[in-house]
Amino acid sequence: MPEDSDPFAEFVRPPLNETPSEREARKIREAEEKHVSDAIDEQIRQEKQILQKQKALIKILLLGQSESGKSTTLKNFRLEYARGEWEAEKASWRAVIQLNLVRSILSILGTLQAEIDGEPLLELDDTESADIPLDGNDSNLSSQLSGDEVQHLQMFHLRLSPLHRVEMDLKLKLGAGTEELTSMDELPESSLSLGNENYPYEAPDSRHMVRSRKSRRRKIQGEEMVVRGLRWREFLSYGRRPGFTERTRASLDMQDAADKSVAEILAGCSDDMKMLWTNPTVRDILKKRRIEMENNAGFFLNDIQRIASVSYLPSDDDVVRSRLRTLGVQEYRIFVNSSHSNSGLKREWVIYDVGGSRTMRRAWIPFFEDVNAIIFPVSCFDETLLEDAFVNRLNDSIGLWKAVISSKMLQNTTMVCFLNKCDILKRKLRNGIQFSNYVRDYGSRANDITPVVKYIKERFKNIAIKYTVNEKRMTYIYTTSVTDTKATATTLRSGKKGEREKSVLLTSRSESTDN
Ligand SMILES: Nc1nc2c(ncn2[C@@H]2O[C@H](COP(=O)(O)OP(=O)(O)OP(=O)(O)O)[C@@H](O)[C@H]2O)c(=O)[nH]1
Ligand SMILES: [Mg+2]
Repeated sequence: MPEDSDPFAEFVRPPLNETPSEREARKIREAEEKHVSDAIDEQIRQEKQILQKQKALIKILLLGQSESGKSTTLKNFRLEYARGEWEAEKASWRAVIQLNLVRSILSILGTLQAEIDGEPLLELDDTESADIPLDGNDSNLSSQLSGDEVQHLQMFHLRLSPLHRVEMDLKLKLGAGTEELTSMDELPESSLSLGNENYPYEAPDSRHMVRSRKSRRRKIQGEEMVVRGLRWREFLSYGRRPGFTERTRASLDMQDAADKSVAEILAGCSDDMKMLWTNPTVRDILKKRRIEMENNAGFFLNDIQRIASVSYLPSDDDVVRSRLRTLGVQEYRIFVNSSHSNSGLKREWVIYDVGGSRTMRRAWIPFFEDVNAIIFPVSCFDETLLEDAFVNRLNDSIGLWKAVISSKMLQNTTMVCFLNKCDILKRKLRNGIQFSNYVRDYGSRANDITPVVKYIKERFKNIAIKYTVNEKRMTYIYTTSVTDTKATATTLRSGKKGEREKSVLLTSRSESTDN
């Protein structure tokens, strides 16, 4: 543009009668001004870059009740997309798996003692829950063990007594955060505020308002362990970095010695543990007391020989199946290939795993902001919450799902519901546990996996349709068993691509429903 036609030209033109020294001074001044201006431009550019990066960052929040499978879902993500970190961390799960095994054995010993002592099942006075199907005969609960059998069982107690010490050592190793959770430790909350909505606390069927047989049984079995945050892993991995003080190194050496001692005691008890688990009388007692160890978190009783060996190193599958309760919120970052290009470009995903028990749910809310997707695992229709034996797990999940779906803060967030632990669901139905005893609306429909899953899916789908305000929000419902890493990898990939065929996909309220 010719200078004359520029309306600003005369305002920026140097004075016509400028002396050489004035010109020099002006140039210096202009250079300084340009320097300041460039610095401001650079700052703006950097801020823009950060903003863009934040926009490019995919935030995923794992929500749901305790034991539903959030951390296990996270493990699947890490196994698939953060293999290096996973491998580096794998060995540190050894103590967790050893503790899972030891606690299973100790819970069996506790059950045997209850039987030897002729302790009746606590639930028997709960006549209201008498319609829960049982394989055994209720009137037959008092101990009918012969003197020889009692002696034999007591021998297990004696021979496996070193495991109490191992349990203590492992808990010590896993940090001060390891603590017992008893069913009334965490007071029930009558409501949970999720942004603008209240968590509609649903009363479960009155028949199941009584402490369920299961929850009481868990009390006999012993409580699970709790590990706070990442402390134990920080200790194990970061503790070995150079620059650590001598004092820390000394304590790590002590820890190594303790690890060795734990492994040796476990190896020494290996045969007895196996004999206990395979003993027909023990199996009969567990059956009579309706304890199915296979359905418990951290089940490793079929792997005793391998896990109780001195040289044991966890496999991928062991880590996925191990149980470590989450307290607080843990953040993980993974890099995922961009699904829409073959450029090899990776996007950063940040995944938040939260503790699911009731008192921890308030800590979820700050993480709702800017979250791209929520993965919400649901599990178990016939159990009550560990922290509140009066609340049926399915009812609790339904209430939570409603609260999450209707939260105004989450209207732009993609919702992914995992109807999880389908393997356990299948086993329970096959073993004759009647779904309709826990979910009355189910009525006289067949007690088979396909109609039961269809029913649960419909319940969650209908809630999503009814309570979604933003009609553009995507909601997916998958059936999963997230301990099956192969199948879960397929689900994660299909979810990443937004494939419809493997899930129920809801895009708007207008989608038809059966109910
Ligand atoms: N059989 C089976 N077990 C599962 C499945 N999903 C999770 N589990 C087991 O259930 C237990 C609990 O799972 P977690 O992932 O720790 O549960 P969570 O939701 O993170 O629980 P909190 O941390 O207490 O909130 C673990 O021992 C898992 O191995 C599944 O699909 N099938
Ligand atoms: Mg967890």
